[in-house]
Amino acid sequence: MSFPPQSKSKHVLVVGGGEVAAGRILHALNADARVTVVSPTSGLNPEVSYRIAENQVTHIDRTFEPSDLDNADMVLCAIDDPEASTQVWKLCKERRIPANIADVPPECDFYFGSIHRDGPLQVMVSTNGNGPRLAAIVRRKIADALPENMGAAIENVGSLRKMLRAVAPDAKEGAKRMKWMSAVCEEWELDDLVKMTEEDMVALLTHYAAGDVPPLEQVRLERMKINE
Ligand SMILES: C[C@@]1(CC(=O)O)C2=NC(=C\c3[nH]c(c(CCC(=O)O)c3CC(=O)O)Cc3[nH]c(c(CC(=O)O)c3CCC(=O)O)/C=C3\N/C(=C\2)[C@@H](CCC(=O)O)[C@]3(C)CC(=O)O)/[C@H]1CCC(=O)O
Ligand SMILES: NC(=O)c1ccc[n+]([C@@H]2O[C@H](COP(=O)([O-])OP(=O)(O)OC[C@H]3O[C@@H](n4cnc5c(N)ncnc54)[C@H](O)[C@@H]3O)[C@@H](O)[C@H]2O)c1
Repeated sequence: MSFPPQSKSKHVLVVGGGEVAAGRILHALNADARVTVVSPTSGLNPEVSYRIAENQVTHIDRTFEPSDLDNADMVLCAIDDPEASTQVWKLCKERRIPANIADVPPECDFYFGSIHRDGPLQVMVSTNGNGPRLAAIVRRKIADALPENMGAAIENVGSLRKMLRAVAPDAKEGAKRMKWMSAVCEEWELDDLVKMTEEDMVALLTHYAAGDVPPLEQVRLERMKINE
């Protein structure tokens, strides 16, 4: 699940190719959407031009036309022309396509938030329209407070959880699996979760049956003994 909501494999139409569109495109690509940008080449921001050159998005080199909405699952409009953007909004409503017209709250089915991403970690800050600049400030404070490599730690936990479900697939063991996995996350330092290798995971999983969670150093000592 990513932001914008439910955009995996969906077709997102971005109207405009300026600085704000560049941010919208990044969020849509991060959410695994297929993205089409309609905007004259003359007005493209360098980041948008780069994504077009790299074939990350499809480009239509002209101003918006109603037919651009054919096959669009979601529309993100960021143009410097209020009348044209209101027209985009009205057409989207006629066709029941969810839309965000940047900076025009009455013409938004959903708002963007200020987003911090680190690998699989996603933190979205919303002020519900009250102060977007403050949303960015709060986002930066949260990001600064997070340990470095938080995303890497989360990726490792994801791998461990997958391996645990392979080792103990029984649906009846759900409560035990959850309790043990929570204990690993609570009892280990984040740093250890980052450092955890696949071999460490295999060794740690041998403790699952008994339900204990030894510290990483102990897991490594046990591994060395087995390898001797
Ligand atoms: C969070 C962020 C996400 C993004 O866009 O990606 C975002 N705006 C950002 C920046 C920003 N926007 C504006 C400024 C100038 C300073 C200021 O006004 O504060 C700055 C600051 C800057 O540029 O640094 C101007 C502005 N924005 C809106 C209005 C209209 C109004 O309020 O009525 C006006 C006034 C226009 C005018 O005065 O004419 C409206 C919206 N902007 C939203 C999102 C939605 C509410 C989200 C929320 O409150 O949580 C909402 C409702 C609709 C939407 O656009 O989705 C992104 C920060 C990204 C980041 O850096 O992390
Ligand atoms: N929510 C936010 O974060 C935020 C922040 C700043 C500005 N804005 C608003 O977003 C809008 C865009 O800002 P920007 O800085 O990206 O502007 P910009 O001038 O950099 O870009 C505008 C883009 O729209 C294109 N364009 C204009 N008319 C078009 C049309 N009819 N069809 C297709 N493309 C068209 C231009 O070619 C250009 O690529 C403005 O309305 C601005 O007020 C929003």
